[in-house]
Formats: sequence, structure tokens, C-alpha cells
Amino acid sequence: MTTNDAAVQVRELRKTYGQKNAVDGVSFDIRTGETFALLGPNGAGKSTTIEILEGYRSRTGGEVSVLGTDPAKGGLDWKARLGIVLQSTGETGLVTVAEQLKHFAGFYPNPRDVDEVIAAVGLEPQAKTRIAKLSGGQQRRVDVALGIVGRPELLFLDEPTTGFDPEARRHFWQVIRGLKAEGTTILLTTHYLDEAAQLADRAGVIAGGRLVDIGGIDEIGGADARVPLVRWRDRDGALREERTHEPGRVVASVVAAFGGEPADLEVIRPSLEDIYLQLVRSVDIAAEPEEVLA
Ligand SMILES: Nc1ncnc2c1ncn2[C@@H]1O[C@H](COP(=O)(O)OP(=O)(O)OP(=O)(O)O)[C@@H](O)[C@H]1O
Repeated sequence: MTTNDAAVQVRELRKTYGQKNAVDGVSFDIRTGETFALLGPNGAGKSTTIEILEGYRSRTGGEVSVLGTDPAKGGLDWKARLGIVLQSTGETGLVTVAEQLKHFAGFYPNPRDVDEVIAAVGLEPQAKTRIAKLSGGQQRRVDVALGIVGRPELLFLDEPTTGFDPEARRHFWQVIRGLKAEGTTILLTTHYLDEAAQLADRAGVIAGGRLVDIGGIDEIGGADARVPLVRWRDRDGALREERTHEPGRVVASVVAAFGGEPADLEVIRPSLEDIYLQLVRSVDIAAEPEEVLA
């Protein structure tokens, strides 16, 4: 099932926990050098999928290839080609940031320079601080540093910026863009849709263990979901809206009809978050009767 430019291939992946279908027939590819975002609400099955790809979790069914290897059979050489930032590692060690990174760098054949990694994640002032004394967001940066110190071919980032302040998130995005430019393949999960829009080339949306959409980050939800919305308030106070490919024309005609500025006029271009929410809500509604019967 291997084609040369796919770093990850997943076919009909299934994972059950007792009666629960956590992952229910998911298929997708991640091309080499691509940043792929796996999006979905809490409990959708993202972490389970990622942990199977990382070789940390067994699967119930389906086929998986990661860098040409079945993760269930991946040895140390294969693991050394991966970088992993788990959802929460809770790095609370008594060692310093630099010591921990040096220790981890020793596990890899061709690690990055530890000082460079510390600078990349913005922890230079804390390099000699014990990890246990760092703030939550700073500890998260240590997790990210540990994920990239081995110069991975494939980097798994499971909600990497949770707890980051806004400036740290933007700094982190720059780090990821640098890794992308070097050719690193990245699988990202995040609940920050702006983060996915900033970083990902393609995305898959997973809900209830199923892939509900997949495509370029600008294609998720379909073209119709991106049609701008013009909204304004009528003279009688009612909110009016019109979806249109020509918002300028609609605004002009509304202004002309008003003979002036209409109240609460806005042109809304749906963000990835708007589109994602619509997609996930429509799946929720469709799934409701089944959930009740289950
Ligand atoms: N070890 C486990 N035993 C039983 N059920 C589990 C286990 N791990 C996950 N689940 C269940 O499987 C489903 C998928 O969980 P998963 O952690 O993969 O979701 P997720 O998309 O990563 O969610 P989040 O965004 O909250 O991290 C959930 O219903 C969860 O309760």
C-alpha cells in the first residue's frame, strides 16, 4: 500500500474500547513534507489515532504505514525518525531545561544543537531553570523542544500550544514554519482553528470516530461554506442577511435602499472556525437519533 510520497497512510483504521468505537473506519494520507491538521471536538478520536500512528496504542482493525513501517512493529531506528509532542507529558523533572534536552538529544543519531532548540522555543532565559519551577506554558515549550531535538522526519504535535500566551503561540508558529521549510512532515491536532489555518496545508475533520471531511485547508467544508455573508438591520429592527459572492453589490443596494448607512452593517467572511463549527454541528445533528438508540 506504499506510495513514495506518502509519509503516513491510514486505511479503514478502527479502535474500540470495550463497546465504544473510538475510531471507526478512518482513512487518510499525509504526504512527505506536508503539514496535516487533524481537527475535531473532544472525544472525536484524534489522540487515539495519533497514538496508534506513534506506535503507543494497538489498533482493532485497518492498515497503517508510518514512514514505510507498520507502527505496531516499529523498532528503535524507526522511533528515532519521529518527534512526538504528546497532549500532556507533565515534564516536572528536577533537572534543568538544558540538562533534559541534552539527555534526550543523546538518544538520537543526528540531534539538533541543544542551544539552538532552546532559543527556537524561546526558553533561553530559563535554560538553567529546573523544569518543575517553570510555568505551565513554559513546560509546554519544553515538551515541544523535546519533540524537535531529534531532528525528526515526522513530527506529531498533539495540541502543542495549549497554555501558551498569544505571543508564545506566534513564536511557536514561526518555529513550525522553519521545520516545514526544512522538509519536516507534521501531523498537528489543535482546538485553535486559527492555528490550523496558519500552519496546515491540508486538514481532516473527525467527529464521533469518523472522518467527516478532508481537503486543503482552504477547501474544508466546501466552496459554499466560504461564501461571504452580508448582514444589516432593517428599519423595523429585524436582522437581515444575504449570502453572496458579490458583497459589494449587496452593500451598495442596501445603502441605496436606505438612503444612508444601514444599522449594524457587516460583511462576514467565514473563518475556518465558523466552517468547522458548522461541519461538526451538522454531524452532531445527524448522529443524534443513533446516539439515543445506542
Ligand atoms: N483508554 C481508553 N479507554 C476507554 N475509552 C477511551 C480511552 N481512551 C479514549 N477513550 C474514548 O475514546 C474516545 C476518543 O478519545 P480520544 O482521546 O481519541 O479523543 P480526542 O479527539 O483526542 O479528544 P480531545 O480533543 O479531548 O483530546 C472518547 O470517547 C474517549 O472517552
